[in-house]
Amino acid sequence: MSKLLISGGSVVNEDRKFRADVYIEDGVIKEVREGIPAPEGCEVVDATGKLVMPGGIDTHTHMQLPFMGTVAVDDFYHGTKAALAGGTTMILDFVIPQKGKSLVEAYNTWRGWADPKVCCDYSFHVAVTWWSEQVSAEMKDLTSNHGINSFKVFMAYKDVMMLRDDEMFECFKACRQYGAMAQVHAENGDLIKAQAEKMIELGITGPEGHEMCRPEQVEGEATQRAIVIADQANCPLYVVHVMSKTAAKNVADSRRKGYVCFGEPIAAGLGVDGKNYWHRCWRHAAGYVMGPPLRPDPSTPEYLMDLLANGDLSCTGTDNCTFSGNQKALGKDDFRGIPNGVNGVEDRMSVIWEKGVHTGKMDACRFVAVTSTVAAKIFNLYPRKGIIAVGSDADIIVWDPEASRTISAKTHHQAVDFNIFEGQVCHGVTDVTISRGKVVYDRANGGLKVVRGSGRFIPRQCFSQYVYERQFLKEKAQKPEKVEREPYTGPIVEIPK
Ligand SMILES: C[C@@H](CNC(N)=O)C(=O)O
Ligand SMILES: [Zn+2]
Ligand SMILES: [Zn+2]
Ligand SMILES: [Zn+2]
Repeated sequence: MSKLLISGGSVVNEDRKFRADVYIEDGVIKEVREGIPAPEGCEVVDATGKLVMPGGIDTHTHMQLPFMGTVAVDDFYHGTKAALAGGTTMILDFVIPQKGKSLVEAYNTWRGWADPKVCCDYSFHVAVTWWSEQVSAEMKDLTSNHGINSFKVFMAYKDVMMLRDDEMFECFKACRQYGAMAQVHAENGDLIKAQAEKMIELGITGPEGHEMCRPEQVEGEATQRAIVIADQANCPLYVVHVMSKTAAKNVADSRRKGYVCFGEPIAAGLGVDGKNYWHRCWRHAAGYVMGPPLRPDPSTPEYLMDLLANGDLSCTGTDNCTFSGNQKALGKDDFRGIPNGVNGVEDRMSVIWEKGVHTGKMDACRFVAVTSTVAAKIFNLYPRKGIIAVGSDADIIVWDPEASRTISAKTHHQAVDFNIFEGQVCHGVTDVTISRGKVVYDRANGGLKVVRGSGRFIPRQCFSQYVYERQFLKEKAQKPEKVEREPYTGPIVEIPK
């Protein structure tokens, strides 16, 4: 039996911060109170003066994704050990079947990639890149038999992953039927394709063309369209990688109107802006290329952080999908060839602490909510994950709010040779990371101590209470009713034959 005691710290959950020790046996939290004595043979982590928080849950990663002619360089091993070094103890990655291919076969392929490599617990969303009765049947199989409760639809990547509005409506109705969370990549793919061609015709082949062909109104319009289509399907909606003020406003407004809608800003959009696309060094500018793009409006990161702090936006991921400089160079003559994606999985927690807590926009409890607890509730992992409580998994971080670190590709644990936060100094550093009850990272004593393949796939049930309780109440209260009236017997216009 493995025993671990975290002593002397202040436990921070989404609801309160309080002085307590945490005692763990075989990866499960057994006691949370002050003054727990260390039993015989127990490992002790000294958390005096530090914060003891639920490990981060990254809601959005793409480890070793085959994409745009190459493969994301951070695989399930490098990506998850970097996550642990940064205080994230679970990732939610994506199975992305090719258009026309089986979702279940893709799920099995991705399981084969991840299971032997992950160093922390993980789960999957599944992308719906085409539509047919077969797809609906496979969604039912995945939700009933494979622990999947979330599906992502792409409104961008025309001809590759994009669904039309009518297909998206059918998919959202299926998500509602199965009790799944519908996710959307909200950009107008038709406009992107046409406007990108226009950029190339104008001779604009650099990364600046990537943003100019899909300005934030192209993201905002698709976000609003997805919100309406999901509501018409009585389906809760989760908007992934909210990258702009326009899209964020649409999510916030829908929530204020009572829609069951969640917005996910990511570390990149919270930490940097899109001015980098105009950098004179091509390799630097290309390093920031992702979809939807980072926005050149320099007030965007703070705007998104304000909405995250106040609850208009819900939880955070990274969309970690990394390509090194030589891979990005596939698009050196045409930005449409630059593999889309950036880093974030190692730096999300520190970036959000620096920009959110250190600036006074949110307290430590809200930090725990937006980096762990809300994600656990939305994706039906709570209270197994996302809280420090008796019976919960021992995925825990000892956090030093006063320490700071300088982010750099020279020192990060990721495989990618570029870091979009290069040079940023962040308060809020992981001292110790505990995954499945074991110390897997100790900043002051040797760093990472991970075991490849030690993480487990975590299956999730559908009909998350946090999401569907309100959906059911809303449907009951707003059910369309027929008007009982006498049949019409008045005159009718004659239509000439
Ligand atoms: C394909 C995937 C990663 N790439 C990206 N976001 O730029 C996504 O669109 O989320
Ligand atoms: Zn099956
Ligand atoms: Zn996306
Ligand atoms: Zn993504």
